[in-house]
Amino acid sequence: MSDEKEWQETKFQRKALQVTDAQARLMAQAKRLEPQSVPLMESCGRYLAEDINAPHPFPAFNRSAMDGYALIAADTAECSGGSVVWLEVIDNIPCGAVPSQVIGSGQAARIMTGAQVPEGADTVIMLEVTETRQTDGLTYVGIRKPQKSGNSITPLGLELRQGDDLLPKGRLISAGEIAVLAAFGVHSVQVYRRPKVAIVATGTELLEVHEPLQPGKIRNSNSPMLEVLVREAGGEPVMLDAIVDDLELARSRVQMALDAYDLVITTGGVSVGDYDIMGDLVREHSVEMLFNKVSMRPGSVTTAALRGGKLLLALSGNPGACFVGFQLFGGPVVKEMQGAEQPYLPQWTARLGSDYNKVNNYTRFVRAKLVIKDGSVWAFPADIDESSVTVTIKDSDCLIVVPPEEKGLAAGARIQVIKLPGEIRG
Ligand SMILES: Nc1nc2c(c(=O)[nH]1)N[C@H]1C(S)=C(S)[C@@H](COP(=O)(O)OP(=O)(O)OC[C@H]3O[C@@H](n4cnc5c(N)ncnc54)[C@H](O)[C@@H]3O)O[C@H]1N2
Ligand code: MOO
Ligand SMILES: [Mg+2]
Repeated sequence: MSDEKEWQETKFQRKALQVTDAQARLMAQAKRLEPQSVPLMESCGRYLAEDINAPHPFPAFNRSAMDGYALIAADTAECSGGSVVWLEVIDNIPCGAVPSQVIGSGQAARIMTGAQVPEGADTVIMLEVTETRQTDGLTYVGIRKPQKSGNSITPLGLELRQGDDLLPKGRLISAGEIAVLAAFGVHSVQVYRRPKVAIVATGTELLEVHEPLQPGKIRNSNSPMLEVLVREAGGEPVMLDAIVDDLELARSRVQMALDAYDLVITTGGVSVGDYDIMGDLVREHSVEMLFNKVSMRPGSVTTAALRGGKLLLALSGNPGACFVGFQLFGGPVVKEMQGAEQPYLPQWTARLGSDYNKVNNYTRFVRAKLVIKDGSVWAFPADIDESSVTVTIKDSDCLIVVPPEEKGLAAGARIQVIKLPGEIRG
């Protein structure tokens, strides 16, 4: 067989991998980037690069939960049936102060919420149920009911003991993580570097966003969409100019981008057409192709390759397929490079909102709206979810996973959905 003929045949004979196999093949090559130290507030939205253990107990001292008096519970055993026990107030402890006295029997300290409970005291009584009197220049607090030991005291180490696990490596940092890091004085946080992700659109038909429409041309909407998706996944998008369908140009642009950046994502030209240059490029010897067909719809043409240890993810040009391809492959890779605990999107069980009758040999990922109704999560498939459709991407909260063996699904069926990032539109 001539080289040209063989080349043409391999173009059409593609082996479709199952989605999970293709994901595994890609993720195995996703290198975690190096850790870097950032100031606390810059760590938000990043992934932790170290396990963090509590450097001290929390709280670090026995803490009053009320404004009141710290005393010894046993001293109040006598008060019942209206009799009042009077205790001498020997200290006044505002928040931030260190108690100066040890509480002995018959004594109490006035104490505020958040202040350190003095030694000797084992309970705090709230101000509202006490009375005070002055006698011979001394202050006494009167108590009418027996108190229980431990009341209104948050003991040292209640939340965490010194050395307890606080945050695991790979945890996405958001408000709660920031709060504990701040509480433990971690002002400089080790996180993984964000990958620089070059985005290249291919297509002679592409106009820039600001350009007026011209016959036969379309505006490049995939690049801006990918820019947002990369940022949402924690990467730093690097927007390169779109290129026309020219194999040499694509080769040099992709090589430059792979040399300069951590990951390259392209869109368009991955099918078998005459101008599908990315499909041709990944079959060249200069790159190691990982896969060029996946058993999914949309996005069956999703392609990945490796060159010099760097990954190239070539997504379809069809906007729906580009979007789904990114959610199943691009997002997870970008997160994996940042050391994410959970690089994949979460999968939920839901009920199907309306009948879905399309059948296919491939698993379908159907754009859908989520609605919470009667305590259940319902997913309503988009009216048009073809690979080439752009407008329903904006209305989608999830992707319904329709396995290939399904012969159509009736409204109410239990289904699996992949929750897309962001809020549910409602
Ligand atoms: N003979 C076959 N033809 C096709 C097959 C096949 O198996 N055999 N697969 C079809 C499937 S499935 C898909 S999906 C598409 C994939 O196409 P490509 O990834 O090669 O993308 P293009 O051909 O470049 O463009 C497809 C479509 O998308 C528009 N496009 C491209 N880039 C952008 C962009 N940046 N922003 C917005 N829209 C874009 C482009 O104009 C085309 O309309 O192939 C099928 N064909
Ligand atoms: O690859 Mo196409 O997106 O399957 O529809
Ligand atoms: Mg094409």
